[in-house]
Amino acid sequence: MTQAMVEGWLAGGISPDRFTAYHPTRKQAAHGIAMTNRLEVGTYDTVLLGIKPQMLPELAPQVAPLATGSVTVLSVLAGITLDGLAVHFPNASGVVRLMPNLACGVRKSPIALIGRGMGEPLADDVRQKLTQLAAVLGSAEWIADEGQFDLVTALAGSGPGFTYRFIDALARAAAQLGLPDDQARRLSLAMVEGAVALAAASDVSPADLAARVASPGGMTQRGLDVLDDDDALLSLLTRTLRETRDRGEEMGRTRP
Ligand SMILES: NC(=O)C1=CN([C@@H]2O[C@H](COP(=O)(O)OP(=O)(O)OC[C@H]3O[C@@H](n4cnc5c(N)ncnc54)[C@H](O)[C@@H]3O)[C@@H](O)[C@H]2O)C=CC1
Ligand SMILES: O=C(O)[C@@H]1CCC=N1
Repeated sequence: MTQAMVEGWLAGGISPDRFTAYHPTRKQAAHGIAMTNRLEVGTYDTVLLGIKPQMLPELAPQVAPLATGSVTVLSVLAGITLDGLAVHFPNASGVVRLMPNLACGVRKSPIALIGRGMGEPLADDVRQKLTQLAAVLGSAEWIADEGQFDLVTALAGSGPGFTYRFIDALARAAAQLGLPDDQARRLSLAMVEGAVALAAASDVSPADLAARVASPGGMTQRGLDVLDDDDALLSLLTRTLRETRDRGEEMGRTRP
C-alpha cells in the first residue's frame, strides 16, 4: 500500500529525497527512494507505518525511539485505533490514521484521516500539512468520529476490491451468456471507466443517472428490476460493508 502512496507522491512532484524506506533485509526500494535497514533516531520528521496490522507489536519497539519530539506517526494499518497506536508510540507528538486505497498510485484515492496529539488535539499545522499530502494522492477527508473509521475503511479502503469483483463478475456473466471472454472483460472495464468518469463529472446523482440510462419499458429497466428486486443489491452491499467493518473492529480489539 505504501508503495502506491509513494508512487502517487512522486508523480505529484514530491522529491524522492524526502523519503526513506525501511526494511530489515531488503536492499533497494522502488523509484530511487533511499532504503535503510537501520533506523536513525532524529533523522525523520514523520513515520509512516505500512506493515500488516498483526506485525505492529513486533515492529513497534524498533520504531518507537524515532517517534519522539515533533515526530508524527502515520498509520495505514486497518483496524488499529489511535489508542492502539498511542500505546506503542507514547512519545510521538501525534498519531494519525490514514485510510487510502491502491488508486493512490494514480492519484485518485480518497484518503480518510483521523488523528490526535498526545493528550490534546492534533496541531493545526500538522493537520494542514497532512491534508496537503493526502490531497496529492486524490482527496483528503477528515473523519470526525473514530467509531466510523472501520466503516470508512470498508467503503474507501476495501471498496476497490468490491468494485473489481463487480467488474469481473459482469464480464464473467457476459461470457457465460455467450460473449468471448476477452471481449467481455474489455467491454466491462471500459464501460465502468466511462460510467464512473461521467458520474464524477456530472451534477446528477448516480441514482438519477441510472434512471436516465433506463428508457421506460426498455432493456435497462428490466435489468435494474433484477438488482432492485427485494433490494437484492442494496442488501448484499450492506452485508458486505457490515462484515468488512466488523472485521476491522475485531482486528482493533485483538491487536495490539
Ligand atoms: N492493500 C490495500 O489496498 C490497503 C492496505 N492497507 C493497509 O496497508 C498495510 C499493508 O498492507 P498491504 O500493502 O496490503 O500488504 P503488503 O504485504 O503489500 O505490505 C506489507 C509491507 O510490510 C513490509 N514489511 C514486511 N516485514 C517488514 C519488517 N519486518 N519491517 C518493515 N517492513 C516490513 C513489506 O516490505 C511490505 O512493504 C496493512 O496494514 C493494511 O491494513 C490500507 C489500505 C488499503
Ligand atoms: O484488507 C485489508 O485489511 C485492508 C484494509 C483496506 C484494504 N485492505
